[in-house]
Amino acid sequence: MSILDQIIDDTRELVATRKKETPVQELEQRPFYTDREPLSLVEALKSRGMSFICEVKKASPSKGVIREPFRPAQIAQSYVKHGANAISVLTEPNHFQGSLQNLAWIRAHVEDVPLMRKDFIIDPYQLVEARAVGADAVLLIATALDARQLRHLHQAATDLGLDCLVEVYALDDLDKIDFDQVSILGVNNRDLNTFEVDVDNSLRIFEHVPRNVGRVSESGLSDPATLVRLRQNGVNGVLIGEHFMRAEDPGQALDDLRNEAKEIAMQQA
Ligand SMILES: O=P(O)(O)OC[C@@H](O)[C@@H](O)c1c[nH]c2ccccc12
Repeated sequence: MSILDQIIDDTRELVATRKKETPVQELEQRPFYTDREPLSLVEALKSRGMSFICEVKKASPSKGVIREPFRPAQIAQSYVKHGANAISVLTEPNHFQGSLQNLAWIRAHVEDVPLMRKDFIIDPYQLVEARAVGADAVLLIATALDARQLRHLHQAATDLGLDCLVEVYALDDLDKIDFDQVSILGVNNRDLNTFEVDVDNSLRIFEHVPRNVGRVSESGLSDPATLVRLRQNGVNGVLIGEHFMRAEDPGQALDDLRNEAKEIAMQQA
């Protein structure tokens, strides 16, 4: 069984348990659900230069624990201070040591930068959970869903006011996507089975994506020259976790990377 299949199986079990513990009706009464309007991830990715979606992630299946001690609110505040366009928060507990509490905690400290729930979304219940802890957007992994599920979950998210970043890995994942519906597409540079990273994978796939769709390149990014190349090829945003998580001050690392990329772009102009 592939790691993705394993995570999806675990998630299915987890969702079943959660549904029993906390019914939807209860989630719908949480203050973030009733009193807060979600921010737009789509808008956050429309800046003229490269947009940065900065990730808060303690561990991953490929790398084990990446950051210890792990202080989610402090990390997020540092990202905000240094101009992150959006923040991605891992909430998957078994393989990434994430939690919904982490997202709620970050929301309590970050008001006006969009937060994306990064998890393995397979059930509309998880979208309500996302709203209830103060998320503005969710990741939908096309590789883990069929076309019907993807369309359904995307619509349910939209109805709740949540933007979706739809993630693909391979060219044939695009067959599942209705581009009248999907406005931001992420390509994961990391093969979830072999964990190998290939940045050119995202560029190849974006060639087949309509021009009006926002493009995000995800995973394995840390080299400023690569960011410049991605931007020159029409990529609007990057999703970066590990590189920032390994830095003492993640926001400072964002600043440094952005400045190094600017410098390279200027030298080339
Ligand atoms: O830490 P990295 O290599 O910068 O990658 C971040 C992000 O792209 C990665 O965490 C990710 C991309 N898609 C996912 C789906 C599920 C879990 C995690 C991910």
